[in-house]
Amino acid sequence: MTPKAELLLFLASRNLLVEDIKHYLFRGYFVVLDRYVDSSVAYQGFGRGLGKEVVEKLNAFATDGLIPDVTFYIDIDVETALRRKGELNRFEKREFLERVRKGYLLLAEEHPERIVILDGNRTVEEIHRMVVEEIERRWKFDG
Ligand SMILES: Nc1ncnc2c1ncn2[C@@H]1O[C@H](COP(=O)(O)OP(=O)(O)O)[C@@H](O)[C@H]1O
Ligand SMILES: Cc1cn([C@H]2C[C@H](O)[C@@H](COP(=O)(O)OP(=O)(O)O)O2)c(=O)[nH]c1=O
Repeated sequence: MTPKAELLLFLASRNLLVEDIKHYLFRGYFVVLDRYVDSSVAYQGFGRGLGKEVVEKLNAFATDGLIPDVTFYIDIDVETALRRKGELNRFEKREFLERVRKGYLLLAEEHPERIVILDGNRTVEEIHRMVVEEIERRWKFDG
């Protein structure tokens, strides 16, 4: 596998997924995703060193520019993340993850209105509450 092939495979997969996402958005659904364009910038752009700009351009091509209203980035130091994970996959090498984390943090700094950073040292319950509060702050629900 090369970094470019890896990026293109993630983007091909995302391009197919975006068709489904649009289908639901047009019908008024809220769509929740676990990972989207920011992961490609962080992992392939920063982690694999392909560069932020080229990944952002190809992301836009693959998604027709569809961007989430809000993105939650749960931040944790690499040491703690590796300890929690136990078994690791090909993306989970220490130095690589340090670059990935820097990428996410830079994106969050660049898009403070869209990307909400949550502290992954808090408990699952606390993080859940923060996500709910942020969503309620942004959208008014009837029921
Ligand atoms: N806030 C948290 N506090 C403690 N442990 C957590 C927290 N969030 C996740 N974990 C644990 O960390 C591990 C990896 O979390 P997960 O959300 O599955 O990460 P990923 O989606 O990156 O694989 C799991 O064992 C999970 O139970
Ligand atoms: C979406 C995406 C994921 N990844 C990586 C991050 C993950 O380590 C791996 C699998 O992602 P994922 O299937 O979301 O699994 P998990 O959240 O359980 O780790 O793929 C990229 O490198 N680029 C991408 O664009």
